[in-house]
Amino acid sequence: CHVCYKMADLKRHGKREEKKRKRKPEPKWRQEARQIEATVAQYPQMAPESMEKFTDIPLSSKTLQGLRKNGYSNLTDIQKAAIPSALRGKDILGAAKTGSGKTLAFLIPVLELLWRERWTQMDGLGALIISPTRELAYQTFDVLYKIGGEHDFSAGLIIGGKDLGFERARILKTNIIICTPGRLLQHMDETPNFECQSLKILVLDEADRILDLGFCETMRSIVENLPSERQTLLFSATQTKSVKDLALLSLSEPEYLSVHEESETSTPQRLQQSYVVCKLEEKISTLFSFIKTHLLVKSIIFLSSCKQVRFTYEAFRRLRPGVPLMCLYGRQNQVKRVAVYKDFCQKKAAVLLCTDIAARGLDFPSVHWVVQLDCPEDTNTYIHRVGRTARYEKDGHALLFILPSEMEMIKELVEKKIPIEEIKIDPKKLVSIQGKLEAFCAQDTELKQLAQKSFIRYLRSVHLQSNKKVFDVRKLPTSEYALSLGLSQAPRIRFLKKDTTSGKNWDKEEPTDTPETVTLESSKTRFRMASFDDDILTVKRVILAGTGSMEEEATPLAPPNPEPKTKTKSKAKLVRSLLNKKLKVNTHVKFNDDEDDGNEISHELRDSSDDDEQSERKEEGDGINIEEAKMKLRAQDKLDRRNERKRVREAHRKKKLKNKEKTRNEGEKEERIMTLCTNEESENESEPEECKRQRIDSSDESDGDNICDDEELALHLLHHKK
Ligand SMILES: Nc1ncnc2c1ncn2[C@@H]1O[C@H](COP(=O)(O)OP(=O)(O)OP(=O)(O)O)[C@@H](O)[C@H]1O
Repeated sequence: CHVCYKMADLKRHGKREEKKRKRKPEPKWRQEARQIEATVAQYPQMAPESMEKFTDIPLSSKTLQGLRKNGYSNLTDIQKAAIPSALRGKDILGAAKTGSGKTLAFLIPVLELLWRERWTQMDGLGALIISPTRELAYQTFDVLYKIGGEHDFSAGLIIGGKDLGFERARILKTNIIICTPGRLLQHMDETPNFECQSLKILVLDEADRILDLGFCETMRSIVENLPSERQTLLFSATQTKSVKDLALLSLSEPEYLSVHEESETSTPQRLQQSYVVCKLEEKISTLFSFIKTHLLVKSIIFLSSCKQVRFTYEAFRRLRPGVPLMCLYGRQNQVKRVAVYKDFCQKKAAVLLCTDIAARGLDFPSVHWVVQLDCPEDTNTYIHRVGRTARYEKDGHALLFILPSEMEMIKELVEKKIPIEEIKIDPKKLVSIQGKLEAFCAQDTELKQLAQKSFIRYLRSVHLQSNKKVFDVRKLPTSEYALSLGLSQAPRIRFLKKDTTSGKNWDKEEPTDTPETVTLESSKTRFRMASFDDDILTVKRVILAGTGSMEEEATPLAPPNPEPKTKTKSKAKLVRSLLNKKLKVNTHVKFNDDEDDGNEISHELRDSSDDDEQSERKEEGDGINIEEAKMKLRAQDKLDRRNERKRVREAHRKKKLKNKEKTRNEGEKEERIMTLCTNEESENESEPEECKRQRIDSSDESDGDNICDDEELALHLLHHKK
């Protein structure tokens, strides 16, 4: 029948269609849509307790492939806790110890979210990851590049120090931006068409740092440009819970995931931590001794300021410790910063001197030692610094140098569940580098200036610390510290003089700290001189303060008749004295890095005599000759004293001449008054007022004293008129 015919027709048609389908593969987009659907359907069943591997989490095959390729298979605690919640779209405050894998804990949800949304280049910015430092942003970008390689998203690194135009051209096509706050805001302000309204997820790595005072205002402006409908993830080893900090992010019912809160310690289990009580003036030599005895390992040394890092690096470089030395600090130029970062990553044994820019997040492989030469500002900074070692199931050691006046910090560390033990340094292994630093400073003006700046910046950093229980700049032995850096005199510390909050004069309180009274004998430490050519420290001779065994060491370095400290020199006076010394003024001192040099110190200028240059060149070739450098230093002192005497004599002579001239002028003035008085009537009539004024004015040109004379004269005349 007609109906049966139709049914048979339909059947035939259906079979034909099925055959066709079997022959033609399903389009990619449809496969992906089915995969997304199936993956998302598993989200409600995720149970962190039963998860051990990445494959236990419903993730895209692209992400799993990226993880497998890079050797990631087992989940860490924070990954177990954070990834499922983040996949479900929750806002998260994630806290876990340093080196415990927080980076993957936020990168995986970022990739998965954009994958779920089937994000393409045309969709613009989908994810924003903010890091406090360029190095950390760079590192995160590197990890994203590795594990996200199978996805088709575009990612961009937006950090300072690069051409803004270069970034501008790419930023508009970028799906995932990894950036530092300042640079991002700059693009938000200056890049036309930079649009963030499509953003789906915001991540703050080292969130407590990004939300603290330093970045707070920048973050506020950034967040104003972001859509309020978004997911937000915050991670740090020292997470903030402060409602005030978090308010600006307007989180929606955030989950606080602190996986190590119950742990006995707040630092990694396999980290051995110790501290050594060390006098300020012994720090630099002790550090050098430490480096000399750890030549085959990788160490990171933290100092308070860029200037200290630069000085220590330059000084140690000249001492050739026998291990590659590197330095990393904020004011270094960007190319150099990246080069140092990469170089240190690759080295098996090296020493990296750095500021706190390297304290957070950086994952240098196989760091054996973290040394904190300067006390961290707080326990959180301590935790991040030591976290550069003992990362992800590795061992590590941390050593904190602490001044006797900073012992309160140890108490605070213990309260924060940080297991730390005191150790003593074997005095036999200590070597003094003070003599060598003095010699370097004597022959190298740039190094001397660096030492001065380093000295000032250290004191300033202590002065600015808010924890006054730990940091008290007044307790520091400044003169001894200056000597230990190779300086014969402690530079002037203006910011302390200006500090009137206490109402006390610090200089008066600490008379022993004035440079005039300091000699090398003031250092009571029994340091040893050692040959640095040997791998193991070999004691050659002992300097005992005050024994006279090395007389030249004990010679006072300060000039015998220094000017009183309170006497300030005017600029003109300074220039005059420089000219007297026949020094080259306005010498341009050039450093490698693009750093501001501050104004605290008047530049001491190099005597550019040929002899000096020759001997310097000779020393460069043969290594440093301490005796010769000291002789040079003494000769320079002598010359300075002679010039000073000459200057004083000259000043006396000028003063005498001036006095003589004054008495002569007074005589002349009397005469002039007499003349004016007698001609008073006639002059008043014949000469207009203007001319009279002119005559008085014209005398102004002669010199300053005459102004007074003329005033006197005018008064006299008025008096006479009456
Ligand atoms: N699941 C994992 N399996 C193996 N290695 C991992 C895993 N997760 C992370 N790692 C490795 O552990 C190291 C530390 O990871 P990461 O840098 O993410 O730590 P972090 O918690 O962010 O540390 P910090 O608090 O210092 O920033 C890295 O070298 C990383 O490759």
